[in-house]
Amino acid sequence: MEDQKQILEEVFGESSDKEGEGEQQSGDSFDEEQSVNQSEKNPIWERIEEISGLWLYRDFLSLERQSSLLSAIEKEGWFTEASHNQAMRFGDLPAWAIELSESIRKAVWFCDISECGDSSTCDQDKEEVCPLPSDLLWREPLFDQLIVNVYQPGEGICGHVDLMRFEDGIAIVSLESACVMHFTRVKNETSNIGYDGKEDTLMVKIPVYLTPGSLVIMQGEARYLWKHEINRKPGFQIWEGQEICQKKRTSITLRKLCHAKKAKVRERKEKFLLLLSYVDHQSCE
Ligand SMILES: O=C(O)CCC(=O)C(=O)O
Ligand SMILES: [Fe+2]
Repeated sequence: MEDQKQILEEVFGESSDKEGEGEQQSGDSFDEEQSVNQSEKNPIWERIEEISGLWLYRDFLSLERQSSLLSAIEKEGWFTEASHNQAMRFGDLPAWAIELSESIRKAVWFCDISECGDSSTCDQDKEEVCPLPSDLLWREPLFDQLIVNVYQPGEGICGHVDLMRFEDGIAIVSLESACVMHFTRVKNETSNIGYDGKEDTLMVKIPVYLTPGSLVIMQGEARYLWKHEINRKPGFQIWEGQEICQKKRTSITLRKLCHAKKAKVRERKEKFLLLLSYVDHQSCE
């Protein structure tokens, strides 16, 4: 445990247990104090049992952190026109997104400790044990592609598996309106059965309730063998028997480009690639 504490301090700096030493953090930037949600030291991750590799951390972001993120996004000026509802960025991410990535890394790392207790006996690379295996958790950068989606009430995203040009280990942070994301198994290309060999599981929709400030990690089966979708048409956003009252929803998706594609992108674009486009959310059928 001592070793782990030392590694933690090397990676993330000294723990902020030393409250009351008179050090005041100031300014409207993402300072350390602000970024440390109380639960960050003891994150409560939920493993979605039906889907291997799907993890949810409901209280990932404090209310303050959620509003700071929304202001940072607003300051980017990506959504000044009503017709803009999606922004993508590749390569070097804005400071707030890098900070968010590091918070994700930290939350996963703390999960390792709380789940395992003793790192010498714990197989951290099992999908059932922690949200990201160590090869993904310690890659650099953790993420180099960002999408911010803004959905008006009634808008969602059709069922899809994220493109193969992205590595395993995808994070989604939810802001503003809560919603239900549904997961369905990917169909095997040659037959009408799911990858688990069962036909009936194709029909099964697993609902996951995404509250503002929550973090989802998709890894392994959840990333490759399940489609995810958000249908915000009337009648689809039901949680615990109640229709969710919809407001505007913002989400931040963080991914890492696969190496070859990354090189290609770098070739084509010298530094940043910022795409601003209007996406017809949920016009898939
Ligand atoms: O908005 C979301 O929560 C999901 C976004 C998503 O699935 C994507 O950008 O690929
Ligand atoms: Fe996606």
